[in-house]
Amino acid sequence: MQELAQQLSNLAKLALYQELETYPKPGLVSHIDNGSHTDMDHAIFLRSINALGGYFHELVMAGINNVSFDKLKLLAIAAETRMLKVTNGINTHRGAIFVFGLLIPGLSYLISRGLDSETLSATIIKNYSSDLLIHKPNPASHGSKIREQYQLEGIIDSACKGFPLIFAALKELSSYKECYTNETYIRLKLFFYIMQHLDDTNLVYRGGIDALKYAKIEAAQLSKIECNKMQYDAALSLHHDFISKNLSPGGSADVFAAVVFLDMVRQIWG
Ligand SMILES: CC(C)(COP(=O)(O)OP(=O)(O)OC[C@H]1O[C@@H](n2cnc3c(N)ncnc32)[C@H](O[C@H]2O[C@H](COP(=O)(O)OP(=O)(O)OP(=O)(O)O)[C@@H](O)[C@H]2O)[C@@H]1O)[C@@H](O)C(=O)NCCC(=O)NCCS
Ligand SMILES: Nc1ncnc2[nH]cnc12
Repeated sequence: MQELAQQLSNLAKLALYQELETYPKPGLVSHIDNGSHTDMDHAIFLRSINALGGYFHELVMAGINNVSFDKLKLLAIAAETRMLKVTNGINTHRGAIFVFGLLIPGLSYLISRGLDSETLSATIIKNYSSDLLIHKPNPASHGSKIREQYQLEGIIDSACKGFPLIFAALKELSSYKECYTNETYIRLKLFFYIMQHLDDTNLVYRGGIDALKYAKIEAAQLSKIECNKMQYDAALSLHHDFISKNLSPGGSADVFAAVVFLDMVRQIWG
């Protein structure tokens, strides 16, 4: 079981790393530039990813032992504290800590019992939705304020439903892989699919509800481009546009990493 923990933890870190290295994602940090961020850079993200390895390992063991939601919450809060320590207080992966905090225990619960990992979404609903329904985030968080103001579906609501967008995006990714071979093209297409469908509170916090609408329209257009070069050029132009408007879809980045993770898991465990 320690081997499973090591494998899944490594894949989770790799997925976060692949998200970071995918370029050009609009307004986001990568190995090329800091996007719309003045307080984060590539090195901070690498430190944050490394600091999360132990958490991912703990999550696998937690799923194997089917621990309670309250215990998962304590692991996530401790991981967030470690993240904030290595980033000097910057929120690099709060969304990822939450999303992986449910996906990994759900997965290790299934894999360790020889059950079908295709039932992950249903397992998350079965194991955690009653606790998620009464889980209260910090009312002063950016996300909480935005959700209340605009009545948007948030990260907890989507977890309650078993992360439907993550599994829809995973299906999309399979179809892209059947049709296309260029890795950058496939990753950007996946990113824009997610951005088109996610109510990303980071975008609303920085640019109001119109920024979210604008981002979704742009993403829908980019996701339709069939030519590698044209897609890359349009993505680069949107990246610069987001920088000029100080926009950043941080939530989409975390969801993207989760889909990349599940895709790698699927290649190993089916
Ligand atoms: C439930 C919690 C995750 C709290 O959520 P809440 O929304 O209330 O808190 P926020 O502080 O707003 O953080 C939520 C982060 O989630 C990402 N996100 C946003 N929208 C979505 C979405 N629709 N679906 C999925 N994920 C979403 C987003 O994180 C990413 O962006 C961050 C970079 O943001 P940045 O632009 O820097 O923004 P800020 O730092 O906020 O401010 P400025 O710089 O703009 O000034 C980066 O971190 C990405 O990760 C949101 O930031 C949760 O905290 C909670 O309850 N935790 C309990 C423990 C737990 O996790 N348990 C899990 C297992 S039980
Ligand atoms: N690459 C990235 N840039 C900015 N915020 C993020 N949150 C998660 N990944 C991110």
